[in-house]
Amino acid sequence: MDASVPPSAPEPVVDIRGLSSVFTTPEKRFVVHENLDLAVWPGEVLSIVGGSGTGKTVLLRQMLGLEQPARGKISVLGQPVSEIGKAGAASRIGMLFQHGALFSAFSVLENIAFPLRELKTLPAALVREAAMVKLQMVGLKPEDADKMPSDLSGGMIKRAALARALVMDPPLLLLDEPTAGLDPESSDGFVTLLRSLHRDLALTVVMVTHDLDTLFELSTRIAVLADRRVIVTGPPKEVIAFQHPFIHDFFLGERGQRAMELLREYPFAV
Ligand SMILES: Nc1ncnc2c1ncn2[C@@H]1O[C@H](COP(=O)(O)OP(=O)(O)OP(=O)(O)O)[C@@H](O)[C@H]1O
Repeated sequence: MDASVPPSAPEPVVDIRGLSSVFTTPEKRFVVHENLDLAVWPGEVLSIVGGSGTGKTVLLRQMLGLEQPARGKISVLGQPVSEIGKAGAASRIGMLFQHGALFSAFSVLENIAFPLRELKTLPAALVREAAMVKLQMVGLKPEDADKMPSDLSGGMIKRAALARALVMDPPLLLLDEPTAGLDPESSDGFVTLLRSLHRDLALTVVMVTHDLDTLFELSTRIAVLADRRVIVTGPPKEVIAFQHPFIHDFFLGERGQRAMELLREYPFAV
């Protein structure tokens, strides 16, 4: 029982029940998830951790409707993902992909505006204005608008991709390894930005990360994927205390000292 879930909990933002995911190649049939359950509650930053290949990215893609599970149900904001459709998903769910490259032939502003332009219902001036608001919201400058992706640093690319994910004001944001590939300073800046956007926009966030600093600085709850399902969910301190070989290795092995320092540093996450 996860004590961090309120007893009179509201509707979950994401509700996953009995999920099974299977990939078949000519050589083998590979079961990634089996009877997996997970609920994400409004306003939380839920981080999913798990070993390599445990299906964290697949789970995010299934929440977006980009992949269909073999069995089980996934609802987002009360509606089955299979019924939401591409346009519906874009307005409800923002996704920052791990290798979320920008379109190299488009300027920063054109990249940010892309989901709005795709709607083909809004006047160009309004689209530009909305994209400029998001560009500045992620800490880019107006003069960055006409730059091309090849002119940007890694941190600026992440910020532009985040602005694009948020351009339709989705209530739910999915982040796949948001700080991967960033130097420590850019990573700290990006985490600070994510924390303030989570608060200011009242977002619900689901994040996959291997980075302990990112994990402890942002997560209100952690879900651990192992043995093809979610073996435990809860605030960081509770999850660390759960007996499982993956948790021991991930938090209490070589990285354990750092994990304990971070727990002291970010007591709000406990
Ligand atoms: N389209 C696909 N076809 C076949 N196998 C796939 C497909 N997509 C994912 N897989 C397999 O499913 C497993 C889970 O992949 P996924 O990328 O979700 O893992 P992950 O937990 O995010 O791993 P990592 O931490 O290494 O990024 C992997 O073994 C992967 O090879």
